[in-house]
Amino acid sequence: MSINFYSKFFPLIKKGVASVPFQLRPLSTRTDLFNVENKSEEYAIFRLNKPPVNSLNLEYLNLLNNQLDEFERNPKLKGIILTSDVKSTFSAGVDILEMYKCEPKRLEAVWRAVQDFWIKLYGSKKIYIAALNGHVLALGCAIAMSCDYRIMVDNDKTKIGITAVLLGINAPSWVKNTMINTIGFRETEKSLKFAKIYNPHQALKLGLIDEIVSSDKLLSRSEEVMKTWCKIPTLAREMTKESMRSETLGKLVNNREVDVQEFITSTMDPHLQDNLGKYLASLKKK
Ligand SMILES: CCCCC/C=C\CCCC/C=C/C(=O)SCCNC(=O)CCNC(=O)[C@H](O)C(C)(C)COP(=O)(O)OP(=O)(O)OC[C@H]1O[C@@H](n2cnc3c(N)ncnc32)[C@H](O)[C@@H]1OP(=O)(O)O
Repeated sequence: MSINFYSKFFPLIKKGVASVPFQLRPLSTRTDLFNVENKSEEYAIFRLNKPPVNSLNLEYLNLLNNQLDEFERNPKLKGIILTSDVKSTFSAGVDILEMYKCEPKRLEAVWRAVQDFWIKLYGSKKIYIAALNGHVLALGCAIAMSCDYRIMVDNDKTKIGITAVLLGINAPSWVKNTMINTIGFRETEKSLKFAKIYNPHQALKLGLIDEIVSSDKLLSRSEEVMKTWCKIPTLAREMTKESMRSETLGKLVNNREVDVQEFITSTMDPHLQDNLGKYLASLKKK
């Protein structure tokens, strides 16, 4: 069985790796919008930092996609802890302003960047631990589910889930599949059909997250788990991850154009645009 999982799905990236010799990265990378801290040669902490809610617009998605490529190019790096520096929110998903009164060309670029992000994250052979410091909504929830393990803060007010259906959106099949692979078919059906939002204890019971810890222990516990997992034989871990995920991944990789067209058509629908306008206004009114 091939273990070159990432390269299989990203031939251009493979080409890049082949033509650009690996260079040692600086100890940490800081931009205004995220922060990467290399804790050791083996793992890093990747903190999103786009207040107020780490919403994902095109420019941010492109930036994050480049960083995922950067991680992938580092052969010594085994794992990444994905978290947020924004108080009380991990991610509120796609920036709704990208979807409301949008130009089709821009919307297409946004959706391709969303697809890229999911493919890179779900298809990565590295270990990804989501350290969920706050709300985890919509695409934010799909991102968390695409990690290998989820640890969430013990705060009853913190929400996790996908409420697309309330706005008239049928979640894309790769989001559904990611959720099915996390909590099973029946719970996914209920969750998406009835726009369920969970607090951490409900999410734990469902298997949507794996652990709850107090906020002061979120990173230390995530690092503890990461260190344990870094000791697992790398090749076998990577091969296992590939064999568990390749079927789901392939369904989007081989179907990207249809997924793009479905997203554009449904988002441009006047009824959905109307709903989005009202939803945005309700968020602003709070
Ligand atoms: C449009 C919904 C589609 C759902 C589709 C779901 C699944 C399909 C998956 C694939 C497609 C993915 C699409 C998406 O991800 S669309 C994004 C959907 N996200 C949400 O519905 C979350 C909305 N936000 C909230 O519920 C709350 O903001 C919160 C995250 C719980 C945080 O609450 P709080 O701390 O009280 O902050 P505020 O609500 O006051 O928000 C602060 C400001 O941020 C603006 N905001 C919030 N979320 C977004 C967003 N996603 N995009 C753009 N802007 C956002 C909010 O309006 C406030 O702005 P203001 O400071 O100017 O008033």
